[in-house]
Amino acid sequence: MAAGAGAVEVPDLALERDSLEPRPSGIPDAGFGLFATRRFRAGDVVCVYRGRTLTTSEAARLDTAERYYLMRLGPQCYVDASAEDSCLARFINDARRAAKQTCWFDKQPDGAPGYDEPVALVRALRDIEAGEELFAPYGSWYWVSFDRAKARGAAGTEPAGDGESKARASPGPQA
Ligand SMILES: C[S@@+](CC[C@H](N)C(=O)[O-])C[C@H]1O[C@@H](n2cnc3c(N)ncnc32)[C@H](O)[C@@H]1O
Repeated sequence: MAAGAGAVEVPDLALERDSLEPRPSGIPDAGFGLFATRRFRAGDVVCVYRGRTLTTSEAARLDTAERYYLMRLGPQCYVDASAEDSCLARFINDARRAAKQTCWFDKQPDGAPGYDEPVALVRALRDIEAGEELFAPYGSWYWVSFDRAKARGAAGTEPAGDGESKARASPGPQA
């Protein structure tokens, strides 16, 4: 992290709310996105992706619609932010072009400062100005599943395979 005097390594919820705002994304048809309301520096922890922790088999049992905010942190470790209304990180979209990404998910399956449970720290890839929309790569698994489901016009039609691969083929940030 680019630390300065008084810099906060991992922001608490109040600081997240003071620094970020969900509003309609600049990507057409992408729903909401997350926007910076202050400047961040490269390496800063912008916010924290957190929620209910699930194993692979628990994640695989979710319906596709329930996987919207599901993120894989590692083997046997998923985080579902769908019921975590205070989790602003879940509004981050994927620009799908490396040059347009502003952040990355720094996955911490063993927890992070201030968090005993698995989380992903959203870190700034570069300096981010107030007003910019945040984007982070979800990983190729996500988009393979997303594009297949879109082409079929149906949700929840991924082949089961083993539990791990079924859960990985879910429409949540996989990275
Ligand atoms: C984790 S949510 C991100 C927040 C979401 N936009 C919302 O309104 O809650 C993931 C969903 O955002 C949308 N999304 C993210 N990046 C996108 C992109 N580049 N193009 C289109 N939709 C995108 C897709 O609907 C995806 O399933």
